[in-house]
Amino acid sequence: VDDSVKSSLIQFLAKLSSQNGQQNHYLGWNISSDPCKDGWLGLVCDGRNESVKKLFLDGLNLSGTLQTSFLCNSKPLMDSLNVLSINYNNISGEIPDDIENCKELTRFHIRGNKFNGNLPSSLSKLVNLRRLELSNNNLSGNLPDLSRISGLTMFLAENNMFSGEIPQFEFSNFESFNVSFNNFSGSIPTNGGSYFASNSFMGNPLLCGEPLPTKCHSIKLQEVKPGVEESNHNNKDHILIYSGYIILGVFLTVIVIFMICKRRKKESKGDSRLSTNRVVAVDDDGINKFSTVSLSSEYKTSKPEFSMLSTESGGLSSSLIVPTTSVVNGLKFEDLLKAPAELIGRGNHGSLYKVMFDYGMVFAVKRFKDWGISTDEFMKRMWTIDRVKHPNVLPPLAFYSSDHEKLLVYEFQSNGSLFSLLHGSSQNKKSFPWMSRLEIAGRIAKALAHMHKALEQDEIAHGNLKSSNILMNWNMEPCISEYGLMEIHSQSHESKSFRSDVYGFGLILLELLTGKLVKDEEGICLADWVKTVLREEWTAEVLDSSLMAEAASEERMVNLLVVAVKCVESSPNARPNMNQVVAMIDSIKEDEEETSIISVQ
Ligand SMILES: Nc1ncnc2c1ncn2[C@@H]1O[C@H](COP(=O)(O)OP(=O)(O)OP(=O)(O)O)[C@@H](O)[C@H]1O
Repeated sequence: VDDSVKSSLIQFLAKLSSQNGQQNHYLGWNISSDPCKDGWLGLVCDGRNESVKKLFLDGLNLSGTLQTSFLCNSKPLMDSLNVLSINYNNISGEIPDDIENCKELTRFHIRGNKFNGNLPSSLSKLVNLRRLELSNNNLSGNLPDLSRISGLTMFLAENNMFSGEIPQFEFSNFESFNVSFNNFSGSIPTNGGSYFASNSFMGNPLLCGEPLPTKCHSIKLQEVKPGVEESNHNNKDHILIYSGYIILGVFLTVIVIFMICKRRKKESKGDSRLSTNRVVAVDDDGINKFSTVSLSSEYKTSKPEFSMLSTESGGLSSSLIVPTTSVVNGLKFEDLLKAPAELIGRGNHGSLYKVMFDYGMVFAVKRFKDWGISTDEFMKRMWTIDRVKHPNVLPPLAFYSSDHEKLLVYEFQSNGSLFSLLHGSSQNKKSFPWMSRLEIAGRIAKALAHMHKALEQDEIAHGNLKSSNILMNWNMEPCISEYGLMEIHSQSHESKSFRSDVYGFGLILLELLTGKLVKDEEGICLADWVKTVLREEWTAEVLDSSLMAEAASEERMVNLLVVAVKCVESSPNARPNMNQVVAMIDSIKEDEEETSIISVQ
């Protein structure tokens, strides 16, 4: 690599870090070595080690400014660089115009920094861009016409101060899209609502249309000035409409007051709802402090009143909520307090609350007591997990840690879990055919394999994989929840933990295939039962009766059963790893597809 490239890179990093030289030294960037051959940290070269292709400088505590001129006005770097990722630093200032000269950029990631000002219009000239991540900055103004970039598949801009209208993107191309918690206005462009749920748009008070509950029609009605352009006839219509709204409003108010009274009465009778279990957060110069002021009935016996901020010695640092994505960051945590909350489950590892907010947002807050993991360890683990993304893994939106208590905030999934789908009402089961089960198995396997691979070095497995931790998202796709939240001590033999996940996955496969509980009322283990039946003779007897009605796929069902049984081998070393499981399921899916083509012919 040319000396000029080395020097540009070193100067770029020096400006980015604002501590001339220190970061360069730490990352091993120095003019006397070669970026590619001597393995400078944070960059990726081409196969022949001749040019620098990607810069990954995420989470390095860099607090300078972005001087793209060192990269984008300097040949040959400007022609080779295709990824610039500086997420989760403290970089401030504006995004320079000359970024447009880095024409090969496919990814530009600056989430979790302190960038301000407008996005330069030159950004829309980066025609090769596929992923643009701008979340959690202080960016403002109108968006340039990014819809000109036809290959864009990811646009994340939540938690900024952008205004104006959302461009007419080609949403069908997008894997992810989020503009929540900005100041966007007007109607959501066509198709936005068909591809993305309200979470992608919420928190923009002047935005309307599908999938938000605010109808554009209602905003326009308020803007009409009566008597100017409208005929008398229309005015009369409006008066009628307004009167209708007023009557409806009064009616709804009466109902709400009635419900509140009823609810208070119920609470005073001591039900398990959390209306007294308020979660307090104070927004203080952008720092969210998070505490509980009183406890739900479950803790009342031991400690009647409790405030994390006042009783815990850790002070501010132990009270920090670390927002990892937009939705929570943009929220005032006082709102969280006011929101009604409900205890919906008490699992082996903690309690789960459903907390309801304005804009129709609903969160699931998991609360662990005495987890036995230090705050430092917990934070490190959460940040590590947060870096790994997969569409079928539910990320925590925020987390909190004190000595005795840990909280995790997730998006609430109103379609329930795979457990409820399989073992809930018999109605559910009927509409749960073999192909959907196979598809779900394949998606969970791929997501788990992805997580295992990405977190292998950090030795973080899921640790508690089961069907109640597989949640069905708005689109009825399965999402693995609560990744990596098991007790730290049981993670000690990391290879065993990864193989334990494989066991958990095997049980999920058995549940999908048999429709039976992992442990029945008499305490019989599903895995043991299946093994016993199969030992006598390979038979389809174990399969769910509603699946047997679809006899056409019996052979593939038995093949999947073989995979499941391998996964639940008693000896961890005898179990396949998740990559092998993915390959086996893929081959069953291929067989299934071929068979259905032949039967159609
Ligand atoms: N984000 C979520 N949205 C909707 N439901 C959820 C969410 N997270 C968990 N649940 C459901 O809430 C219930 C309680 O969850 P919780 O995680 O406390 O218990 P669990 O999974 O049964 O046990 P464990 O503590 O071992 O994980 C489960 O039925 C689970 O499927």
